[in-house]
Amino acid sequence: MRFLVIGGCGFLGRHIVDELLSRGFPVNVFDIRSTFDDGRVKIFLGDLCKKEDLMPALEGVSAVIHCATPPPLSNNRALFHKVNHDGTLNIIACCKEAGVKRMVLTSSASVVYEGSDIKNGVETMPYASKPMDYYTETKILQEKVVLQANSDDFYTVAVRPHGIFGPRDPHLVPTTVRTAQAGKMKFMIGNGENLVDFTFVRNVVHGHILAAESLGPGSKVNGKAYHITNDEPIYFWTFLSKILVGLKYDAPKRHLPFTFIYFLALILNLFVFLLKPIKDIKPTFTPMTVCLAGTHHYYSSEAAKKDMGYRPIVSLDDGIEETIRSFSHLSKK
Ligand SMILES: NC(=O)C1=CN([C@@H]2O[C@H](COP(=O)(O)OP(=O)(O)OC[C@H]3O[C@@H](n4cnc5c(N)ncnc54)[C@H](OP(=O)(O)O)[C@@H]3O)[C@@H](O)[C@H]2O)C=CC1
Ligand SMILES: CC(C)=CCC[C@@H](C)[C@H]1CC[C@H]2C3=C(CC[C@]12C)[C@@]1(C)CCC(=O)C[C@@H]1CC3
Repeated sequence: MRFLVIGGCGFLGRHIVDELLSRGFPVNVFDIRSTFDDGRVKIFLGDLCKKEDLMPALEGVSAVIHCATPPPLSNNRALFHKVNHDGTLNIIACCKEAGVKRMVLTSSASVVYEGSDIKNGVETMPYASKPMDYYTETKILQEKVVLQANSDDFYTVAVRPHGIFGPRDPHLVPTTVRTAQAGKMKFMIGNGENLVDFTFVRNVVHGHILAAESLGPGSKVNGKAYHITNDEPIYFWTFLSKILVGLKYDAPKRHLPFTFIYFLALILNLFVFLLKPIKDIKPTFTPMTVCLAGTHHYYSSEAAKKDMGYRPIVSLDDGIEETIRSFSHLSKK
């Protein structure tokens, strides 16, 4: 079974490519930029929104894993809609024309999150009626169109990871370090006792490949969404502190009231919106990131265990240790 990994030069995508190769699968990669060179992989460069770019990459492909997205924290509404919604519709149309049989979408557990506590959330929870940012808004649209596309000759499934971390992560660890270096990590938001799922990247990869292998005629996974987690929810600020201390930065010790910081983030968000025509500011503390930092949000992966035999293959502590080692270049000097 030849795979095409759309977004295969990104953080998660590259780990998926590596694992598929190590399991002996032939792999094509499609991405808007190239970040690596491997003789075993054919890399097609282009825009997933353009049929003429995508079709050549689909030749001889049986299964597509679509994990491309604009940067989740970029807040670019037009780009999110173009890539995550319109682009995904293009992928579906191209897959059907090329005779691809299986599609795995990397969705997100955040599609049901709207800033309030979620404890052991299940896949049957409704989509967020008021998504907190444009990224989430378009991940909901994206998951809907992929699952609606499921049919007797084109099988689709959505994998919903949450808080992916690991070597080459461009979002979580680098942003945490930058925030610490800017002196903005001296305080925890809230009481520090909010449980959150952080998922080591190789567990997310394992879930994707299991999902791809489980798709097929009459399969129970066809047309469904599945949470893939480490099954070890951890206090948000304990996780961040492990990363920070591992990289020789001080862990936050004092607390700021969640409601107060959330209110400040709302005001900052308004200023960002008003100043947008003049200057594009990308604050770290948005209403979304403040809620992620101050509320419970962890999810049940029981459905993935039952329907596709998923189990995390790397523990949280081992994943944190490996991540810290891989980011030693970001350690405090
Ligand atoms: N990181 C996380 O914690 C979580 C991520 N996810 C999902 O996982 C998936 C992978 O995320 P992650 O690896 O972190 O993201 P990355 O930004 O690291 O990778 C996404 C890749 O897609 C590429 N891309 C963007 N736009 C296009 C386009 N128009 N055509 C072709 N390629 C494009 C990006 O290129 P470029 O960098 O140049 O834009 C990048 O190489 C995403 O679908 C995301 O929504 C879900 C839950 C949590
Ligand atoms: C409060 C603060 C500045 C913390 C630093 C770490 C954050 C940058 C990460 C903590 C939780 C992460 C997260 C995502 C991005 C990075 C964090 C906000 C996602 C929004 C990435 C895309 C998704 O699909 C959901 C993720 C939720 C957790």
